Amino acid sequence: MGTLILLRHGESAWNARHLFTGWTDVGLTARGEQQAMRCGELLREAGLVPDAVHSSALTRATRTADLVARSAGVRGKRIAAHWRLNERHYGALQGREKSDVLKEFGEERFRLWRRSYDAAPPPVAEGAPGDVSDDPRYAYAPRTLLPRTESLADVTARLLPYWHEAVVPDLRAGRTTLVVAHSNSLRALVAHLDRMSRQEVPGLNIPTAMPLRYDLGEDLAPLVRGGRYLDPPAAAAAAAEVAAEGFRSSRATR
Ligand SMILES: O=C(O)[C@H](O)COP(=O)(O)O
Repeated sequence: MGTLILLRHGESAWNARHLFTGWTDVGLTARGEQQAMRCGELLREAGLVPDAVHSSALTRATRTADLVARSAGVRGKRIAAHWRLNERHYGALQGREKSDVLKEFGEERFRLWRRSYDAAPPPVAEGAPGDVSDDPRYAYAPRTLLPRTESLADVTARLLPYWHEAVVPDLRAGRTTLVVAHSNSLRALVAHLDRMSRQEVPGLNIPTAMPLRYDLGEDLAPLVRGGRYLDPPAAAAAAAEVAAEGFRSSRATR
């Protein structure tokens, strides 16, 4: 089995402003680009230069994948980009500041929408900004599957076919396989790999730009539950910051 590396993209323009992003296609900040380059160096130093690279279809992930591949020294490999690895569609929350949503709807609802397994935020209306069903970038996806909001359970259901059909074959072929995705598409994958209970899922936070290594058995069960971050103290600090989003206003901190 090849080694699996999971990576959330570098800081995006909307991460920096603490806005719910979802399928909104924003770019990386200069800091996010540097973080991506540093991830490539970390992978090279750890002897984990990817043989295969999979990314979501969103620019912040494809750009991260490209920068990581270049700085790790990956040569001539195509980056496979697919909508099934996209961030959770955050419905009507997309574009709103996290602390404003917390204030308006209260802590219980905010936590449910953000971190529970089953709850989905209110959907965007048909034809409203955020409805991607007529977006030519997703013309290859079945129209009925394109979401207007999603729970983590919904993300899991649309992500797993890609995992089994595209990523697992690379791992079974012995390839070091990098998957560049998002806070919630990676939460869905980690929760699946680690066979997390519903009670464990809300406590799972994935920091930006911290490579997470998984070595899997033939049955695809992790040899170490939770995987191993290449830089564990930095990853723990960054995950705590992600968990606190919304509870600290971006205007106060930046
Ligand atoms: O889409 C977003 O808003 C962020 O990428 C991730 O959000 P979350 O960590 O608040 O779920």
